[in-house]
Amino acid sequence: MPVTTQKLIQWKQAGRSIVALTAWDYAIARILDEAGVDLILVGDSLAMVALGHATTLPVTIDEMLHHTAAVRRGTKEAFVVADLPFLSYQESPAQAIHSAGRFLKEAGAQAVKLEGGYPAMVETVSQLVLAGIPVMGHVGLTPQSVNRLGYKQQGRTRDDAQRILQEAIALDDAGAFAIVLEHIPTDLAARITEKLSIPTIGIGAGPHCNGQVLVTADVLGLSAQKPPFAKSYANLHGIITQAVRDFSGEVRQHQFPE
Ligand SMILES: Nc1nc(=O)c2c([nH]1)NC[C@@H]1CN(c3ccc(C(=O)N[C@@H](CCC(=O)O)C(=O)O)cc3)CN21
Ligand SMILES: CC(C)C(=O)C(=O)O
Ligand SMILES: [Mg+2]
Repeated sequence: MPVTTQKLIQWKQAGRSIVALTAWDYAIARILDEAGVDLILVGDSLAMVALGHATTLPVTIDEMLHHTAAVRRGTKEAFVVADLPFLSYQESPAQAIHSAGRFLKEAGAQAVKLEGGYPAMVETVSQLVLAGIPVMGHVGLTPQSVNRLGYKQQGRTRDDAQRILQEAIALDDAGAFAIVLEHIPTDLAARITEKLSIPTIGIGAGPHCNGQVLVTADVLGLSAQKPPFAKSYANLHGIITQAVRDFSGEVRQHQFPE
């Protein structure tokens, strides 16, 4: 049975951890879905891991739609969330509804994720939800703000921690179905997780969240650089290199094809 927002919220109450990973194409999505991942995020990190950009900022709506449609074609059971790219939703709630609508109508996404919990973004989330679009929030380190924040851990000072907690509560009240907590201290993530009615999905936020997400390229050992909080469970870079060398050797030795 396909995953729904209602199930994700129920799982928080039941203490069942949510497993989330990113995907950027059909092949990866199919593997994640068949392996039983609960939620697949078409993260704008694909700008870096699939397109070679230095940050997530350059990726466009049309590029994200193209990748989201491919991921959706590879997914049967997992819940597919599309990351709204930089400046496709920050201008106004109307812009956000227009952009998010394209992900649902043209690419088959089941929800969108957007960054930030400041008052104008909370208003945008509430309008998206009223329009029938499920929204996943994202607070703490928000990579679309790299030019203002860098990639350092957020919520280290008492004031900053208090602000992030209030943002998370406001997003919950606005009707978000889940929230990503990125690169914040473990104890702050635990406090937020305890306060919210919706599941928290952590990345670099410690073990007390209701679920965990990582960038699949990091998990598979396929990314050029990974953050300090990511963990690799395989070395695909090495496996692919060896396969390519084996093929090259056989071609040059006239061993393939036989
Ligand atoms: N492959 C990949 N994995 C990710 O998790 C990821 C991306 N790309 N791209 C978008 C963002 C960027 N992320 C990052 C990237 C770097 C650090 C990092 O290196 N942090 C260090 C140094 C911070 C600094 O520059 O001062 C740290 O110690 O916190 C953290 C998160 C997480 N996201
Ligand atoms: C890692 C997650 C939360 C993300 O926003 C992305 O991959 O773009
Ligand atoms: Mg993202």
